[in-house]
Amino acid sequence: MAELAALQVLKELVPPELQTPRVGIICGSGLSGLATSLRQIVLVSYDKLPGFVESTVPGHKSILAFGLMGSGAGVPVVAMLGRFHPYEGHKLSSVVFPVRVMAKMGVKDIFITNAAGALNPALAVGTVVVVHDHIALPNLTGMNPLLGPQQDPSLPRFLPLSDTYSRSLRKLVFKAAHELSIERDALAEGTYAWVSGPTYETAAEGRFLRGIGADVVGMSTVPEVVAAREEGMNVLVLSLVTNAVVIPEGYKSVRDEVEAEIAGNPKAEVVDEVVSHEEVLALGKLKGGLVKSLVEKVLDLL
Ligand SMILES: O=P(O)(O)O[C@H]1O[C@H](CO)[C@@H](O)[C@H]1O
Ligand SMILES: Nc1nc2[nH]cnc2c(=O)[nH]1
Repeated sequence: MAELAALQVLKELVPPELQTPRVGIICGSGLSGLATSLRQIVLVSYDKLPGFVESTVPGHKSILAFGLMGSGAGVPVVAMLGRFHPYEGHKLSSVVFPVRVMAKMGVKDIFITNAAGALNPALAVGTVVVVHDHIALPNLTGMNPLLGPQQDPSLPRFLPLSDTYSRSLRKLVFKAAHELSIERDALAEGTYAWVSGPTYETAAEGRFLRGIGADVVGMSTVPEVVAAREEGMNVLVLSLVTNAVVIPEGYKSVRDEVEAEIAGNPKAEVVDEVVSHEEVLALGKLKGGLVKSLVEKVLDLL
């Protein structure tokens, strides 16, 4: 099993008391600050770990962090300070490899975070969405992380995904928000759409994804979720809304525009906002603290 070689290295580099983390954390774009409150922190670079590839996206570090998080004695956790995306050219098996290593280390609960665009107009930028379901067009159309021969025959061949997102962990997030007196609108529930990226959505694609029931959209997370469920972990996903996916109500006809100009009634040009990864990272920096406080409080409540 490929994970065993990585585990062997981790046994040499991580002190025994941190070698069996209870919780795994994956930090989304610009969210690696989540791990700044780890105590007794031990950092392991991905290039030391067989099977790990490199996080090449700005806002992601190729580092695995071990330590204690939460108040009191703290909970032993392992955190990926950067993830792998298929659009970087990584195979899906590489994208989910760290999740499988976490499972072999004994991780029971995995907290997966991401930066996402809002499709639901009710979700303001800065909102944290507790994901309760997903729509994964790639999964349904031949880009499923579980395609291929089974690496481990003890795992199920046909994995049900109908109750993927742990209800009890989701409830803990809302309890945590209550204890932290976080205002109601700062936290929402929703469905995450996974797209391959790296292009952001056109307006028509945004309308399509909204139309089929998605609240937020991003280019990650679902492969990790699927692997984590296959490995039997409890899954929590928090999406930080970093931008709105611009979905104009209707197409603004250029014919109408030209005809109005010819008639001498030019209309003010409407310029739609254009999303950028810089904006995504800036929002992560601004609001990452909210995700971090929620994660810390949930750890206390586990
Ligand atoms: O999902 P994470 O890794 O948080 O990153 C999100 O932000 C990047 C786009 O700005 C994409 O990688 C998208 O998936
Ligand atoms: N696909 C997608 N991913 C994102 N990640 C952060 N924002 C976005 C977005 O608007 N679309």
